[in-house]
Amino acid sequence: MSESDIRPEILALPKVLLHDHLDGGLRPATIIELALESGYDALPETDPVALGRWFRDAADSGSLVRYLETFDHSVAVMQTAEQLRRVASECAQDLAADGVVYAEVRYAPEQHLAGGLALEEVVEAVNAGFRDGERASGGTIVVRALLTAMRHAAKSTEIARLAVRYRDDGVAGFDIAGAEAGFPPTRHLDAFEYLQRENAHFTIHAGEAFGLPSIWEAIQWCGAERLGHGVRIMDDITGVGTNHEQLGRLAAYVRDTRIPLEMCPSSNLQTGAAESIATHPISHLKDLRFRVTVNTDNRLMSGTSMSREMQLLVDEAGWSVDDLRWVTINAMKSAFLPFDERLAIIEDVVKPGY
Ligand SMILES: O=c1[nH]cnc2c1ncn2[C@H]1C[C@H](O)[C@@H](CO)O1
Ligand SMILES: [Zn+2]
Repeated sequence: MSESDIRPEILALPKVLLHDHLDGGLRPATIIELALESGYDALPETDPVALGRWFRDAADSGSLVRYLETFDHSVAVMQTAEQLRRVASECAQDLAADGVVYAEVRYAPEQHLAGGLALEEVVEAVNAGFRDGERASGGTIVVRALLTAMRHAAKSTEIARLAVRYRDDGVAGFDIAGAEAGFPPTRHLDAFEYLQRENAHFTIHAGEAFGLPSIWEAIQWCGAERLGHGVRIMDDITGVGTNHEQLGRLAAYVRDTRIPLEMCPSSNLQTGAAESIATHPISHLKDLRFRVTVNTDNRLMSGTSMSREMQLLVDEAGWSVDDLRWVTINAMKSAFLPFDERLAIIEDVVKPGY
């Protein structure tokens, strides 16, 4: 399904997006322009349509590690303040045009230092871009940043400190991302303990390319408030589709304590974490009333948008507009924004739009 096949009634719905990577959502034409300007000559294609197709195909490998290799090209053209500001502004504008009213967009500041920027300069450039994009969209969207630390690297405490430093200036929280197998969340326990002492918010990519131990560590050792993906929580549910379906202790804990699952259906098909939209665990977890949310993950690598993810769930998994409303309110309830601001968006923007 391409962007032109999105039905206007789905496009018009107000949407809330909690899991979207800044470096996974660039416009192909922008990558090409920035590469030309900066002398980056390793792009696999020089035509925007062909480049967009290249990202989708290359990310379609069935392996998270190979999927992540495609980010080399987007990160390469996000190394100056001007590049970061432009990419962030376009991100906010593209989300607003898709009907997104609130978004938390994440990126790893440590990956944007090759041009000589300091970590603070990276954050300030991205923040400036988000503010530009909000203004250019006529104030229809609110964007907050999540600062990601790469799980294979050793900068998580530094990045956690950066997230706290900018908590009142556009940064809503912290995350860890990158290859999951071999890099358990407890590797970054110092960062998570620091954030907890600071009353700061964080989510953890867990239960995507690795199973229950990763989810368990993220929640019970590290204190994650939300789970990035979390699809593999299905491994802790037995007898699915029978009269004897039963939640294990961890799955029950996740549901009982309303831990939000930032689910990304199309991305999971590409990395092999799920087989099809029709059978994606998101629908079953929704029926079991886990706190499910719908997200894009990487719009460029998946050739997707919030509207497209929603339409796929309607067309291929039998979702209703009421289901879309429910996950949208779930997402807004789970945002790392102050309670009164969350409530105002739910009451004044989301509910009137459904
Ligand atoms: O789905 C993902 N799982 C783990 N890591 C991811 C995923 N999507 C993007 N990333 C990584 C690659 C990016 O460079 C980094 C920061 O956005 O986060
Ligand atoms: Zn992600």
